[in-house]
Amino acid sequence: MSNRVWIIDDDRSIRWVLERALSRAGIETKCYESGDRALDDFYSDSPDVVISDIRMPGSDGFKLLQRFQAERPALPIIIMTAHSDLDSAVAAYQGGAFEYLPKPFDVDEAVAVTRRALAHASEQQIEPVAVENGTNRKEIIGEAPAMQEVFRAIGRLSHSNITVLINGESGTGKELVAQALHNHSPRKDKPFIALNMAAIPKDLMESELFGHEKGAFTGASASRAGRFEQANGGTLFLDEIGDMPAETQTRLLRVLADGEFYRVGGHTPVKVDVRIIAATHQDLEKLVEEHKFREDLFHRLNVIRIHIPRLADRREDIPRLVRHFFNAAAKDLGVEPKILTKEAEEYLSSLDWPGNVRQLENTCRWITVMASGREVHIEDLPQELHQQTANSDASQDWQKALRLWADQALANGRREILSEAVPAFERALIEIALKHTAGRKRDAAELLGWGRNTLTRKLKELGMNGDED
Ligand SMILES: Nc1ncnc2c1ncn2[C@@H]1O[C@H](COP(=O)(O)OP(=O)(O)OP(=O)(O)O)[C@@H](O)[C@H]1O
Repeated sequence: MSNRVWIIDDDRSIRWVLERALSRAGIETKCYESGDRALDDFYSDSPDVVISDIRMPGSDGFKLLQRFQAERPALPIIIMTAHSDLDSAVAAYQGGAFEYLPKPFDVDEAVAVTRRALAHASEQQIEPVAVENGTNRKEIIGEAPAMQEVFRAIGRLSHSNITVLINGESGTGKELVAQALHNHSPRKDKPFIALNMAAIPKDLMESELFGHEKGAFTGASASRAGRFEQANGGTLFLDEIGDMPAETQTRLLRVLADGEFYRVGGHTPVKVDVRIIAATHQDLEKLVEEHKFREDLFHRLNVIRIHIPRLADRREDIPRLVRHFFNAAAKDLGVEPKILTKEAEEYLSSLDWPGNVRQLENTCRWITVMASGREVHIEDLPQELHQQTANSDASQDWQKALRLWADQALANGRREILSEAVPAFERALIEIALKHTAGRKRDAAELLGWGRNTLTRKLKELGMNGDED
């Protein structure tokens, strides 16, 4: 049974934490503070699994990965990195890493991953080695664990041409992820064609997808290649696939099975080699149950599923996204990028963002155009965000509203705001408690957690004296 793990990191505390956790789990460890030391030992000693940092003086993690892989292709190597970006994840997997572990990591997770790697070493399976590549692309921001899962999936799929189904609410970044899957795939130098099913009129959909011959229908004055042909050799991204009409679903299924189709009005089959990435914000399983989506097509698309979380489920990414969008908007508009005050940042991070990343991006553009100073305060934010606070779940949002009120009051020069807020707060609670007890003070006091006398005194202080019980 494989049980020997090498830990390579120039950071002593990481070595210490891992060594302790793995030893406790009954795993034998050996620590190295540099890649060069580990390389020296590699020929005389032999680990079953290697855990290595990327950035180290001397031989870095990628170099080690390469050297170890060349000597022992089946050796599982876990790459740790403080750079939780998509490129590090993809590079790790493309270098043949067994697993990618962004720092800071959860110790239990690190132990679990190491165990998996040891089990894998025992089975002696061989991981393929591949070359690094670089392509122009839009940056995807995501340090939140749920986004790191997405990066891992993109990295693991970077050797493959497999069909992928992306799930996620509108504006979460499904198209961006589809594009990243393409950019990191063997098809990266071929076209990426995106098509939104919800945006195309039903009667034009077949000709849009499969093209048409001249005279196929009124208005078809010349023959035209469809998106499938344009995407030949590359990737076709079908967004909002749940909106595809039934007849088109049937045709799509046939194309996926046969690899060929006819243009609308055409008689010669057209052969294509296209990778499909589909996306939807809908529950496709439910659509299948309701017979609105073909089950066989669903199974064809649902080979690998990637879920993109709502922005509200990765709030920790909001400050970085905002900086990213401020910089982009500033560049577009030729102005200096805005900066959020701490309060404004906290406020933006606390909102629900029903329109997800797209809504945040639009908000950042709006702020760049509309806010007067370089520093952005809560009161510089667009009115509809405050509206959102007022409309959303009251049980969670009264504190946000209170913060906003306090911030604005102070910004407007008001002082001693507690003397205004506390009586208003107490009055609201007392009124509601009295409503719940149909005006009975004894019971209302109990609901509030006060003695009856305290309530009577408060009612007097607040000028709320009503009838006695
Ligand atoms: N993680 C991210 N980092 C940086 N930009 C992002 C990120 N996610 C989304 N964006 C940006 O937000 C906008 C919306 O993303 P995208 O169009 O990919 O969403 P979508 O889920 O496909 O939306 P829809 O379902 O409405 O078509 C785009 O401008 C995209 O570049």
